[in-house]
Amino acid sequence: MSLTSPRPRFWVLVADFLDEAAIETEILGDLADLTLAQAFDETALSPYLEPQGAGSDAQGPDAVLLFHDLKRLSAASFKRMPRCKVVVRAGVGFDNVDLDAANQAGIPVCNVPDYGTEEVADHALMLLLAVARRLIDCDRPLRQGRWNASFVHGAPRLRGKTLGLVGCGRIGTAMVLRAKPLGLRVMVHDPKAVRGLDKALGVERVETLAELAAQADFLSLHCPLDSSTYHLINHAIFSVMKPGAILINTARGPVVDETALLEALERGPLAGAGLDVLESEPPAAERLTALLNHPRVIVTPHVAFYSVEGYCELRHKAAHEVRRALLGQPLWNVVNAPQPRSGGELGWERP
Ligand SMILES: NC(=O)C1=CN([C@@H]2O[C@H](COP(=O)(O)OP(=O)(O)OC[C@H]3O[C@@H](n4cnc5c(N)ncnc54)[C@H](O)[C@@H]3O)[C@@H](O)[C@H]2O)C=CC1
Ligand SMILES: O=C(O)C(=O)COP(=O)(O)O
Repeated sequence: MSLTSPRPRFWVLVADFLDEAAIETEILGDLADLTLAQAFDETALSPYLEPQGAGSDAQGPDAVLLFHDLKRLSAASFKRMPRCKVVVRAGVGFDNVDLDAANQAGIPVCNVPDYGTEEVADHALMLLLAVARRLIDCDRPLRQGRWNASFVHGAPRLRGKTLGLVGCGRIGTAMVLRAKPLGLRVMVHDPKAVRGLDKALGVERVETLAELAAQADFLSLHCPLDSSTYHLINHAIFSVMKPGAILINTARGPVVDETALLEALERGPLAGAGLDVLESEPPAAERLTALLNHPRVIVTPHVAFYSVEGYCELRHKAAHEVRRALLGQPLWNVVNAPQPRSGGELGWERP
């Protein structure tokens, strides 16, 4: 750094209900001041976009580090951060960020695509096994003192059954690797998958979701939530599924039409479901009760990604992406196409 042009301190807004930002401070503290913004929505976020500290102007933060708690980051916020160099979503799914608004504002949005791939696949497989093997059916009565082996009756043999994967990216691929040793036949539907991935993985690829749904004994979702996947699993898809099929969703709640799901559980064809994600999180009490009233529905509160190591890796990787942006270095995981903007330079002399 030039002696005549001291580097200004940056300002990073960390939007989450984190108790502390020790990891983020360790990685960014020499460059930036961090503000923790505990906000579920943009109304609550708004005061945090005001000038922070003595001498600061109304240009907003230099970077935003966003976890899952903020439900939406849209044009209203992007317009208030003209000097923002990056928005980093500390997570895989970036469906809570309005990419069009970010593009228009000329702000790159990055995610962290590779911190919890195995954890999510482990969790999806765990849900599948737990529903198929009637874990809750067997466990709940025992806690009430009822020892009765008949609760497992109806559980299917896994070997030879068909697992249908909707989406065969990182997590879908990790599912393939877990499913094959169990003797499951794996079919995938992924319109955007690399041609030949099915051959490399030794799985069958089908062109349409309906075809996959009709053949799957277990259907597991591993696609992102976007305008094309909202309610992808709906009445029409349930209507072609096999009687006794099981649905696993660790992707995003709104990929499934939950009203249709409840009907498919009550009237068939579904025998059960394992859900880590719901249309609304946290769900309304009556919706959760309706789901849990079914003996073969298991719900976990959006935790599939978590492991001690994975969560730590996530926060490190997210903070390092912010650091790269502040230093004007190439970003690793940009998920949008920001329009060029004038005056986007760093504003200080590079070392
Ligand atoms: N429950 C949890 O804790 C977590 C959930 N997730 C969710 O899992 C999703 C998948 O994660 P990754 O596998 O890492 O992402 P990825 O980007 O590696 O793979 C997603 C795959 O879905 C495919 N796809 C897109 N649209 C599709 C459609 N209409 N039908 C079928 N396939 C489609 C894509 O071509 C891609 O191959 C994320 O987008 C995120 O929403 C991710 C991490 C943790
Ligand atoms: O990384 C992801 O996409 C996840 O779903 C992890 O959970 P989150 O969205 O951060 O609550």
